[in-house]
Amino acid sequence: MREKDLGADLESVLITKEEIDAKLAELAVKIDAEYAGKDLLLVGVLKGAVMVMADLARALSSRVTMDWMAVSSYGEGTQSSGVVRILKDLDADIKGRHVLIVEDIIDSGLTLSWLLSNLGSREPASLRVCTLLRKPDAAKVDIEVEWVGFDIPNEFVVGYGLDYAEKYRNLPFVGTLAPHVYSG
Ligand SMILES: O=P(O)(O)OC[C@H]1O[C@H](OP(=O)(O)OP(=O)(O)O)[C@H](O)[C@@H]1O
Ligand code: HPA
Repeated sequence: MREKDLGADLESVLITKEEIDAKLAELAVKIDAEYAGKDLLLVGVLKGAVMVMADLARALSSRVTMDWMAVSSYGEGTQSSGVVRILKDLDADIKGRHVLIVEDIIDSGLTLSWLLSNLGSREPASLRVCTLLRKPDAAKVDIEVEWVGFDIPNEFVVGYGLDYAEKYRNLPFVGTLAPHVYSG
């Protein structure tokens, strides 16, 4: 799906595909250095993190394994419900392992805060976070995040894995939607 196909739904492109690629390459160098000589388990948070996980994993030179967790707190709207549900748990036991949570976005921070406490209780050797996007002005909880791609304004964004009512995930860039999309 290209930008022109969705022209009427989009208001702006916030971060281009080229900017995302360059940022993930930069983050991959830092993550490789941090985990040199260690086995790293990447934990992708479905569904939004699919694109980040796929591109970050390929940018890394380290040998990694991947697992997935599906949680949901947004439903079909644009506000976090604050109630996190596990839709799919990890396949792997993470006790004693170096775990890096890979997220598409930290918005209120409620999902990640819950995930950190849930995964932290499983006694990993280390537990860190890499997110493509973060909205500092939307934070409802204070979370330490090691690797952040872009801090963005407090606006609802779509694309590169992020959806509105399950749509727009396959856009190759991050953008905002025109108001008429929300009002139907
Ligand atoms: O910081 P927060 O306000 O908690 O928001 C961030 C979370 O919201 C999105 O997931 P969502 O629940 O929409 O599910 P999805 O990834 O399947 O779209 C996103 O992928 C994060 O996991
Ligand atoms: O801005 C957003 N867009 C899409 N999904 C989201 N989940 C949290 N914040 C967002």
